[in-house]
Amino acid sequence: MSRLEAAHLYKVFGRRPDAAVERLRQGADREELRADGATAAVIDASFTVDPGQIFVVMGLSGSGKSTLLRMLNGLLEPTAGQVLFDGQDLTALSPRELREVRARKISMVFQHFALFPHRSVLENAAYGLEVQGVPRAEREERAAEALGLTGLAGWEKSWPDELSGGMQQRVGLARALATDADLLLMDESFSALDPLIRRDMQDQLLELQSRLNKTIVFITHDLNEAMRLGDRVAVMRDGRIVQTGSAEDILMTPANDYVAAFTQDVDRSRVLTASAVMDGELRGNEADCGCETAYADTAFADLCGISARVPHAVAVLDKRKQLIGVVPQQRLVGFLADGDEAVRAEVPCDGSGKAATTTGKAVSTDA
Ligand SMILES: Nc1ncnc2c1ncn2[C@@H]1O[C@H](COP(=O)(O)OP(=O)(O)OP(=O)(O)O)[C@@H](O)[C@H]1O
Repeated sequence: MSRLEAAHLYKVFGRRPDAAVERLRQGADREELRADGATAAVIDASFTVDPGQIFVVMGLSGSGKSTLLRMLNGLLEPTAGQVLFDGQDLTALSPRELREVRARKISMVFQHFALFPHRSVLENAAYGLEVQGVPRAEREERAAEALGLTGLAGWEKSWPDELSGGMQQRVGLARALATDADLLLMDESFSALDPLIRRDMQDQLLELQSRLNKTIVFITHDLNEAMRLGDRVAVMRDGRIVQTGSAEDILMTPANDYVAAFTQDVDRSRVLTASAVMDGELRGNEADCGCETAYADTAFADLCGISARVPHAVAVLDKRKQLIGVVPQQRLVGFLADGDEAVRAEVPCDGSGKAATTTGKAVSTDA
């Protein structure tokens, strides 16, 4: 069972929201509704998030990400549709039941840290537990543990303004982790940080996630961040989810021109793995000679390294060490340049200045 499911969620602000949803169902668009004084913030959003997954919602400002997130934790009531958390319909709970679920099972990490300036780092990290009514000694112990997880051991007695932005965000993360909530909702949590610190926090989140296995919904407007963090990524535009898939799916098979335009600036070398780059129809004897090989999940950068060391196309193996495809060096270069799936044939130059391109078959990959 999925941990979290959004089923045909709509949120309309302004006049006659129910009538607006009906019109949207019948094909009206956002602009038509706006003319009538209604704002369709989220339109027919459906997705599932499995336990232990990082699900990223990516979109430009105003695309509806925050509204969607606030419906997921029950802070905003959907105009239509359901939010199922462990099979329980949040939209059907009483306000008291909802508060209980929010306090115990769901944690939020915001963009602007939301720390209390007159509380110590430890007290800030313990805040979620305080709301739950956990006794002081226990909450301080759990908060100190969470601070340790986020690399802040030793800072417990400091004040928030003594910490850098990245450290303050770690306190926010520790606060979310201290509650033992299964579901973390992260709203642009790293967007206010400098690029280097931001990357550091992304690494740290991935590392923590590999140990803690939370279910995370992460909102961002940065596609590189989305691709880096997301097991699955939903791309939003004008209130609608226009594509959901793995980072590779979105990069390799964008659903429309809008997504394709977005992905142009993505650093492909950080996203692609051998399975996306290989040609599955080209199989030779590349795995038989004892040279280094790659696996389906070998990262692009590592694949380049292997390719530089072997004198022929790189063999890609599955977990049972069976050959599932090969990656000719030219193909690597092509993917880095423009993501072009076509294999540029390794044929003698004809002096025309144009690369010969095949349709993907019959390219010699022999050494
Ligand atoms: N309380 C509200 N009342 C009226 N309109 C709202 C309200 N909250 C959001 N909206 C509108 O809904 C649309 C989606 O807003 P939302 O904040 O969800 O987008 P976003 O993708 O999170 O943007 P950002 O990244 O700038 O926060 C916007 O047009 C916004 O103006």
